Amino acid sequence: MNPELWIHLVTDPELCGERGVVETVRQAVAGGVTVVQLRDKHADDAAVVDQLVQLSQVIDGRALLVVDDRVDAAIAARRRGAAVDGVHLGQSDMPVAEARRRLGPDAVIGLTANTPAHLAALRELPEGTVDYVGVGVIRPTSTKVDHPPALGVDGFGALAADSPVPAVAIGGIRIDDVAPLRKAGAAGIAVVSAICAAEDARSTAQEFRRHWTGRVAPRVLSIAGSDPSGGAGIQADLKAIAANGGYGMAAITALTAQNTRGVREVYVPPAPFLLAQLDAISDDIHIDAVKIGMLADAEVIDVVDSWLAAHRPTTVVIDPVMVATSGDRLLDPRAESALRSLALRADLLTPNLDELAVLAGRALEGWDDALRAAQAVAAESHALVLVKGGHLAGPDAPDALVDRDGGITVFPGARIATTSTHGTGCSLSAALATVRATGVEWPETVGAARAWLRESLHAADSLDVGRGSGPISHFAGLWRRGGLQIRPTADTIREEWWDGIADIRREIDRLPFIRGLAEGTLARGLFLTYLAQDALYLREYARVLAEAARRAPTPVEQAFWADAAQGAIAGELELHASWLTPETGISAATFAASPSAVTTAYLDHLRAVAFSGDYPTLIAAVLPCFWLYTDLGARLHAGEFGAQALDAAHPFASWLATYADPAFAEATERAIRYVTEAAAGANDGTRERMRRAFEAASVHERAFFDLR
Ligand SMILES: Nc1ncnc2c1ncn2[C@@H]1O[C@H](COP(=O)(O)OP(=O)(O)O)[C@@H](O)[C@H]1O
Ligand SMILES: Cc1ncc(COP(=O)(O)O)c(N)n1
Ligand SMILES: [Mg+2]
Repeated sequence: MNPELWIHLVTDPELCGERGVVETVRQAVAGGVTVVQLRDKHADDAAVVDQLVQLSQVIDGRALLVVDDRVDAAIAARRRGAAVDGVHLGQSDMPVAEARRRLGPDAVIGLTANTPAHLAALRELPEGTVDYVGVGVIRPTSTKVDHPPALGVDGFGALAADSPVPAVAIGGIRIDDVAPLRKAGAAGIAVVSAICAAEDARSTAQEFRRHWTGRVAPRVLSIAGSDPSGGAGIQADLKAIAANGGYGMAAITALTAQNTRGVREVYVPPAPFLLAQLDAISDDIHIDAVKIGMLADAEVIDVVDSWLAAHRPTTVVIDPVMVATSGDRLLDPRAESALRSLALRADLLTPNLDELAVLAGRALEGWDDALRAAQAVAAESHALVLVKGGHLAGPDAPDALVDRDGGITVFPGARIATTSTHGTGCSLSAALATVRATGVEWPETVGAARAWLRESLHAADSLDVGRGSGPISHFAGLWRRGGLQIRPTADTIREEWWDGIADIRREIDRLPFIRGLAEGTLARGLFLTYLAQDALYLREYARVLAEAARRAPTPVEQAFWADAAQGAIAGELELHASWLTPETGISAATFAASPSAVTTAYLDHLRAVAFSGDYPTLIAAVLPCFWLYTDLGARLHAGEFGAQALDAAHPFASWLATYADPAFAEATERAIRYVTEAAAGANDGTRERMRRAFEAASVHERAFFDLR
């Protein structure tokens, strides 16, 4: 049965509520939904296309994406690069044959078919026109007005038996209907409200999937070495298995004394003791999948080989660990040929490039050559080979699945900027064994395990474990989705917020005003317009800072904001004094301008948080004016914009100098510290409000600089 059709989420913008469709889909896909059908009866095509583009990114190949009714939107979204797999059509939508013609032979096309007549009509169509039918409703439901009479599980079964294509049950399905529907011949189930309206879409999706597969968690055994620092070996495997929904077990082949910097010693317990561990497990427990990692020497390999001969689980993944990331050997070189013969027992081998070279018995010249070598290894071992590109130089970290017949599926991926890659191979292979054991095809298994690994790599540095190559954050996804709140520190908040406005900062750098300022080519009139608005801004900004001083919780902070307020108003006076001189020829009228719409909008934002918000949000809102100017000042000063910006001959030198002033940089550091410390101590709601106020003020800063 095609697992791709198992669990459909049909979206409903109203039921998704405040969380929104995109976030609901993100959670549901993480929980194991296999098809996402975007259904929005009211949005126009342009909005549907936008949503498809967003959903495609969020799904990232982990589930099929289809759209209800809108064939044209599907095509338009594909043109914008979205991976839209197909459409779901009702009886009165575009005829399926026409949709097939427009979308091509590979598209997934579903059709609602609720009566024997609908199914009979299907037989008149050329084969391959419709991939599945949606049959329902199962129970009365409110998400489809005027739905046909409820079929119940038995009624569904009768129709499904009559269908020439797989039948997916839809309409009012409850969790307890799932297993009976599967028994009644359903190829999958589709739910709307049960997931959209659920508080936790992820665990609800997971629950539906569990009832569908009839499994609570696959039982996965790791046969591998121990890494006491917890990032690789069985410790990594157990975390990876758990993070991917499996029950983990571990038989230890070897003990290493290692940390994030390297392996110090290896102790291999007597081989018969490994056999005792393995027998103890298989005598009692049904094992769904096994992952094999470090095997140390030929004797260990022999034990595993003979145990597998008698107790081979359905899924066997072998990670041919030979050399650790740190360069330390984990397999006796004399055991390499024994490992090659053990490979015959594998469903999947997961060598890194060095290990592939050993398995292939030759040196590799680049990625394409590695794929050819993998084809040879796959042909010889009758196993699939996942070639891992983690050790490639350059900006990409792809993996490629090579099958016995030489077929290659490449999984592209940008390299994640981190040195915390200790145990990535161990973790990936354990995740692969686990996902596969939930009944998923290999290519989808690789997609899902990689998506999990990448999320764990993205969060790796935040674990802050060790001084070498750190471990990945195996439960990053779970933690992020609220299973457990890890309180961010002031430092991580600083990083996150600054990264969060990276796009805004890049846009500011590219503004003609900034470029002209840096190069000294800015039209004088424009600069004066800017100064006039800046003066107006500073006067109000000073009042907002004074309000921060009034509300500050400690005298030190109070003095800081009061100083800043004083600085801002002094700056305003200074602008007048230094530019309203006979030499500049600027008249007082220039500074008598009224605030522009942009200035007013920015000040409104600041006043809104200052006079109706809380203190933490207020100081978050005033921060961009410190931080963005200090950053710009420093980079102009360092010549990053390619100009001698602070050269005395530069027409705006004296003005620019104020922003490269060390005292200003110091004030900015303190402001950042007060804000991020307040954020670290705040509850989630306040912290989020702070972040939004910070981001909004940054957007206003950009608009402020956008003078042409
Ligand atoms: N910096 C990175 N960014 C993204 N993926 C990575 C990175 N480093 C490793 N990977 C991924 O981690 C997995 C392990 O790969 P690799 O490092 O080649 O193997 P090993 O850990 O066994 O030496 C692969 O899926 C690889 O693509
Ligand atoms: C016990 C043990 N097993 C395997 C590895 C390899 O780790 P990686 O996944 O980084 O290749 C390791 N460092 N320690
Ligand atoms: Mg490895």
